[in-house]
Amino acid sequence: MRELEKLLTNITEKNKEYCKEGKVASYIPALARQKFDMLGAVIVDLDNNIYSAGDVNEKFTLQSVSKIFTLMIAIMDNSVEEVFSKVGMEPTGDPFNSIVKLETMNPSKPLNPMINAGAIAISSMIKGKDNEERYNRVVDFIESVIGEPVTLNEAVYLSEKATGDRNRAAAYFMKDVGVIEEDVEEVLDLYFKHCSIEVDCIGLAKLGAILANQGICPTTGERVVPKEVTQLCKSFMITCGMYNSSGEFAIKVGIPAKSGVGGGIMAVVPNKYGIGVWGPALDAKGNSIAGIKVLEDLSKELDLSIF
Ligand SMILES: NC(=O)CC[C@H](N)C(=O)O
Repeated sequence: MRELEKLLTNITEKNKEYCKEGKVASYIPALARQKFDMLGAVIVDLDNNIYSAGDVNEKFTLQSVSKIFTLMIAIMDNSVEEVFSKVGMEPTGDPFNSIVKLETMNPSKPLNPMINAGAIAISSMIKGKDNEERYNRVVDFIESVIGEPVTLNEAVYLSEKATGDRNRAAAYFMKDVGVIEEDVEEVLDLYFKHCSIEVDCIGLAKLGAILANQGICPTTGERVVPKEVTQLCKSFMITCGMYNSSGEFAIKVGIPAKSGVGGGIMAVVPNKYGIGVWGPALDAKGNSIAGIKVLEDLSKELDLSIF
């Protein structure tokens, strides 16, 4: 077995026991049906070599990892200036779904595009003649990198749409203060949908690899996003990608990463690797409990911290 795959397998097997210490997300009822004791990890290097370990063929919803791709698209559709006239660039120290700082910010805007409120505002800036076209643009972007079709997890999408009242509250507030200019329910629908796109660990690692490769897709050799946009995304991943665990994660792992409550973490080692990890059992802050352990060990073993 190749050395890197052997290491990844050992690390994944060793950390699987941490799944027991976490819980699958249940505030989106359909996510509560996931099995908790699953763990997969994939590394893709810039020559498109794939190293896999554990449950790598299982599909899971992107959830908040999708916030990176919608941010990229919104910036490419508008401009950095326009996007950040509506959304801030600072970490919050609050949970991902918190709305507490929305009203107190002056001017009133969500603190960053990685928290739910910020990502909903970002969704409102994706261009398209209707929601179907906007959603398809997000899907096309992801498929062009992964190289195969992705599907919507309809049950998760409908479940969040039916229960996502805190996100709804944030969105209506943002409409009132002019951060969102579009129809609120349409914007939320797009947000719930892009959170419910399904990938596996291999797809997640390939998506990370475009960030590691400064915007060029290692599979096709094509530039999919400008270098500056990937730099901006990686900065957000380090400062806010793991929500109110971002500081600890930066210290212990030191790799830009974005988590989602589906259990996925997309990590990026600049100029080296895209990494996709999935373990649906989450810690109290909504990050994959065993997934973090895998990244911590990988970073130590391979000296991957960017700092
Ligand atoms: N942290 C997450 O993955 C949150 C995404 C989820 N769709 C929500 O809005 O709550």
